[in-house]
Amino acid sequence: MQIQKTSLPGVLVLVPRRFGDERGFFCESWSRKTLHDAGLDLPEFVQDNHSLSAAAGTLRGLHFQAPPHAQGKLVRCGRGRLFDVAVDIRKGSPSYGRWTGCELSFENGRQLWIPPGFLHGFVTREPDTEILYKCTDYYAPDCDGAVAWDSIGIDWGVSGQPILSAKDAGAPVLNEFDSPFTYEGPFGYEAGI
Ligand SMILES: Cc1cn([C@H]2C[C@H](O)[C@@H](COP(=O)(O)OP(=O)(O)O[C@H]3O[C@H](C)C(=O)[C@H](O)[C@H]3O)O2)c(=O)[nH]c1=O
Repeated sequence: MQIQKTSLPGVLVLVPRRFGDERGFFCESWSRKTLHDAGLDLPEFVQDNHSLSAAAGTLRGLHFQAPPHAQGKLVRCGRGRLFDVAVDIRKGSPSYGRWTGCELSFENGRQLWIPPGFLHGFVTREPDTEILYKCTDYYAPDCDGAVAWDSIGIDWGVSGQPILSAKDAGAPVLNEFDSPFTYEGPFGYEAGI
């Protein structure tokens, strides 16, 4: 398992080992023990999500769930290719409003860990792209929120208007958004990475 820091403190790239042979490959996509042995103890995951986006240029985000149902997410791409983005929205954080992105694909096997207190979104770079992600809390529609994808200066790598849901097309811009999250200091797990 490779664990890499990103430009955004708390957000990590994980790359599980693939065992290739003439049939293809085998990979343990998630193992609490493997991460613990590598010095990384993430919160417990309680729900797995899976979505398919038929068209390239489909953008889902930027989403969050507010406390008491804030979600950490461990994201990977099961088919196709996407650009995954996290944004720190913890009030008082030294990196408030800053973003980081990473291309996740079936080919590269990368995963992105996005802690609670961060927005999550992605744009697909191929048709029929599937995303799978583990969440640290259950879906809580009353706590569901969004911030406009184009209000943070993210370089999504798309030309023109992406495909958006009505919810995402109508999300508030970051400057008019009152975040429900407050910075509580650095994440403990960063020290061991
Ligand atoms: C998120 C979620 C949704 N749903 C239902 C609610 C809707 O009827 C339908 C589609 O939901 P939504 O349009 O919010 O799906 P996405 O636009 O893919 O949103 C997700 O994509 C971004 C990138 C995320 O990180 C979040 O997990 C989530 O916000 O699935 C559920 O039943 N359970 C769930 O956990």
